[in-house]
Amino acid sequence: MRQQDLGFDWPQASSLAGPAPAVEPERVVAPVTYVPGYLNPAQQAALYEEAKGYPLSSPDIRVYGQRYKIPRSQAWFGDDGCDYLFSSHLVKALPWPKYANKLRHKLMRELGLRLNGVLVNCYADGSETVGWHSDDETEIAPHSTIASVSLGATRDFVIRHKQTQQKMSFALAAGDLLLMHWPMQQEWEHALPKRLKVTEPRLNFTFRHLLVDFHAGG
Ligand SMILES: O=C(O)CCC(=O)C(=O)O
Ligand SMILES: [Fe+2]
Repeated sequence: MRQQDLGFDWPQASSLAGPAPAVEPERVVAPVTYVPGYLNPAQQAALYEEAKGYPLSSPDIRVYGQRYKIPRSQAWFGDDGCDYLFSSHLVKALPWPKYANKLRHKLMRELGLRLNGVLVNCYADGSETVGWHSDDETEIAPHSTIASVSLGATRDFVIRHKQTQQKMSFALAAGDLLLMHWPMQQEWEHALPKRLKVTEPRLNFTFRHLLVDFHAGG
């Protein structure tokens, strides 16, 4: 049967050809909330001063059988029963310092979160980093939110979707808060890349909700 026999003219293939319609790849919405300037300068100063007395250390990690010091220093504070196994070290929770605890209670009160530990990271300058990872340890309470507060130098915090590799970057400045909601750790990774022009230290506090006594008795 010829086309005309159907009673109307079919477009020819050549007239269908043209520029492909511009279809944007679907963007995934990252489950984060960015709150610039969450801490005022006086609050930042009190916490920064306090942190000068924290017992920060750089534990070893093993990569393919080799030992390396992590390229930053850290301390873990938390409630009793909130020991934390990360980078294959079981770290005992140190008692809460005054201002870190005040900030924890401010976050809990204002955001309706439950938080029982904080990992403090110190990056002495832009050569210190954290590589791609998710905060998906099994002792982190399912569906909980991680609250990250930054002090000192501004650094880029980059997130990357595990499947699509879609990336977003946040220039986290002193006093900024970034909330990572469920399922951020399941679906995305994050990193703090090197920024060699940065010469000042940065501190970051990630407040977490751990399952209490997860590592007890074992
Ligand atoms: O320093 C930061 O902003 C991120 C720290 C981090 O990812 C972590 O402690 O798990
Ligand atoms: Fe992290």
